[in-house]
Amino acid sequence: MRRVIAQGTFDILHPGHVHYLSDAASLGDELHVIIARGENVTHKPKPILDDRQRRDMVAALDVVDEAHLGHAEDIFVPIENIDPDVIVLGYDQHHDEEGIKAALDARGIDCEVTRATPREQRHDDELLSTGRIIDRIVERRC
Ligand SMILES: Cc1cc2nc3c(=O)[nH]c(=O)nc-3n(C[C@H](O)[C@H](O)[C@H](O)COP(=O)(O)O)c2cc1C
Ligand SMILES: Nc1ncnc2c1ncn2[C@@H]1O[C@H](COP(=O)(O)OP(=O)(O)OP(=O)(O)O)[C@@H](O)[C@H]1O
Repeated sequence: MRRVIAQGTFDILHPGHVHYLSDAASLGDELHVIIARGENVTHKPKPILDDRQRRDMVAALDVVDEAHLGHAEDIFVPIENIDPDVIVLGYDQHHDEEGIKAALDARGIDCEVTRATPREQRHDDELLSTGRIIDRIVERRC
């Protein structure tokens, strides 16, 4: 049984998220997704939807076996509990593969770190970014 971890904010789901999670799922037998806590999202505007709603929506996707709310202080705690064979970073995530691998080694966690592919737009006007969906809502409804 090869366990895979994917992670992210997943605020307002779109086809790019489904692509990332499907890509990650294809690398193993069981996909676990860690949902970032709103309090830890500091590199962009805070999510619109709360932690539990984002976790529940990801858990409802077919490709996902389990969705876990992230740890508030130590991102390596859920990883230790899940004990994955591979962690898949999103194609555009700011985390650096080597840095995460070194931190995992330091904690005695033996797993690969790899990166997913991007999903290209399939039709004009397809929105593959939560930020762009929010911009569109503001433009059309405010
Ligand atoms: C391997 C890994 C594990 C993570 N675990 C957690 C966690 O337990 N709790 C949390 O709040 N954020 C966690 N994060 C952080 C977020 O998932 C994510 O990096 C960031 O906050 C949002 O990224 P996004 O812009 O791609 O959605 C983790 C990140 C990585 C790379
Ligand atoms: N178009 C896409 N193709 C592949 N993966 C994607 C795509 N969009 C998002 N992802 C992945 O989904 C995960 C969660 O993404 P996140 O919640 O930051 O959504 P986002 O739409 O990129 O957000 P924002 O637009 O606010 O930056 C990340 O790993 C990201 O790389």
